[in-house]
Amino acid sequence: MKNVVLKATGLNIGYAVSKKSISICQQINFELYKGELLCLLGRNGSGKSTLLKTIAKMLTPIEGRIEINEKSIETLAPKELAKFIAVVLTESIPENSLTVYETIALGRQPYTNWLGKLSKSDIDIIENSMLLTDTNNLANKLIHQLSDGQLQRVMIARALTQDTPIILLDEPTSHLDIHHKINIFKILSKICKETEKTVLISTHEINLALKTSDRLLLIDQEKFSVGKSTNGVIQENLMTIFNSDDIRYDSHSNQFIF
Ligand SMILES: Nc1ncnc2c1ncn2[C@@H]1O[C@H](COP(=O)(O)OP(=O)(O)OP(=O)(O)O)[C@@H](O)[C@H]1O
Repeated sequence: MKNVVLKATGLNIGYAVSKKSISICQQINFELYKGELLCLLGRNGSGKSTLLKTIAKMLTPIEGRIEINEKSIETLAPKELAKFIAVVLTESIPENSLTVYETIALGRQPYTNWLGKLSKSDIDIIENSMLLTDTNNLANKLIHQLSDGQLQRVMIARALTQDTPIILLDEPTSHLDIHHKINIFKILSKICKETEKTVLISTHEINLALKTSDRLLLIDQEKFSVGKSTNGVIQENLMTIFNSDDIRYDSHSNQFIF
């Protein structure tokens, strides 16, 4: 039996504009299982960031419920939620004047006392996160001295250091070259296998997502679906969302051909 780490039921996501609710996508239902890598796919403006921010409780759903361990996230205080979900957003660039080590260590904040003093087990978790993300050789560099690819790895290390069962990442490979994109997907895949964390990534890298993810979440104009890329309904939805004169989904090779 699958071990459910998060469940969303009857979600309607969107924004309040001039006191009116504007819905971006409705009837969103899904479960996330322990240790799986999931990719959230959809065209520009389809609602990927909105969904991730709703799961992270940075936005309130218009309707519906998100549960962790059968508890609604509504009832969890920010510090409590930070023990279940770590979030890596593209816009959350860390403090420039900190070193890589200090930045990654910040992931322990939900657990450290008010002085922020690190225990031996905190240090072990930090070192293990640096090992998994290959950031040890960057430890003493300042954040502003990093390349985009190095910074992405540091942000993933910080999320890992938070030691949560779930990690959400919003477009973690934007601005990276193909080698670094593949490297980030490899690292995330390794994290799922070695730590049994559940990793949910929003991405435009559809072929990398098809190749590496356990399941896909597809979001498109008020329509949401979830399943394996070998599932017939998911394949149909992939075609509906992305096929055009320039690009076509080939179910035989399970990839998009340009
Ligand atoms: N603060 C906001 N207030 C109102 N509408 C918003 C707000 N932020 C985003 N939107 C709208 O919500 C819709 C979904 O945006 P979102 O950023 O979730 O899409 P996305 O799938 O992440 O897009 P992209 O692939 O371009 O990053 C868009 O139509 C966007 O204009």
